[in-house]
Amino acid sequence: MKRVEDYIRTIVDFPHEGIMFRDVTTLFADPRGFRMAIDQMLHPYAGIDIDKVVGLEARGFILGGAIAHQLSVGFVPIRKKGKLPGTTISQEYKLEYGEAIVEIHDDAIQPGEKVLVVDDLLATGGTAEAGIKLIERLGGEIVSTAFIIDLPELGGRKKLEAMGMEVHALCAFDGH
Ligand SMILES: O=P(O)(O)OC[C@H]1O[C@H](OP(=O)(O)OP(=O)(O)O)[C@H](O)[C@@H]1O
Ligand SMILES: Nc1ncnc2[nH]cnc12
Repeated sequence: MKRVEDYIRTIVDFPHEGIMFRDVTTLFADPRGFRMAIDQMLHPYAGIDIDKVVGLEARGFILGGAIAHQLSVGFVPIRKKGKLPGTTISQEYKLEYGEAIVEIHDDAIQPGEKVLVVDDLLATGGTAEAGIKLIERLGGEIVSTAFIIDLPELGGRKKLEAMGMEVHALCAFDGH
């Protein structure tokens, strides 16, 4: 039987030379693959109290929406700067080269709400760390973080665990 990682396509040298891009669109496009990924991501949270799912732009929206639907809870997007229409708070984070900013609506999470953070891939952990900071600044309590792919050599899991976060990933790939 195919595993989740078998549905993920690798594109060499995208978007830069030396990067092995782990492309989840092939997983999302396959009905068995997509269902398997959502079911496995949900598995650790049976019986766990979660009020909201937060998805990180862009692929975290696809996973987060499906997971929120299954949990019958609300979905909240964290977006790149300038995309959200209401009043936002912002958080800077480091990219491989340079910096970026992510934002959340300031009324999207209520103090004390229990939040599950979802994205497709954990690399350096910079994006997830910025998202976690935004949620915590609104008073949200992060229950766990869920990814399809971990790239352990880039240190994201260690970074999030050092912040006290629980990290779940369905598979891991070597290299960048
Ligand atoms: O752990 P990090 O080093 O922060 O990298 C992981 C992030 O990088 C990718 O998104 P990307 O920034 O390419 O944005 P996109 O999903 O909008 O294309 C991925 O979907 C994660 O969100
Ligand atoms: N190797 C990789 N594949 C897909 N998305 C990424 N984001 C950061 N590194 C990545």
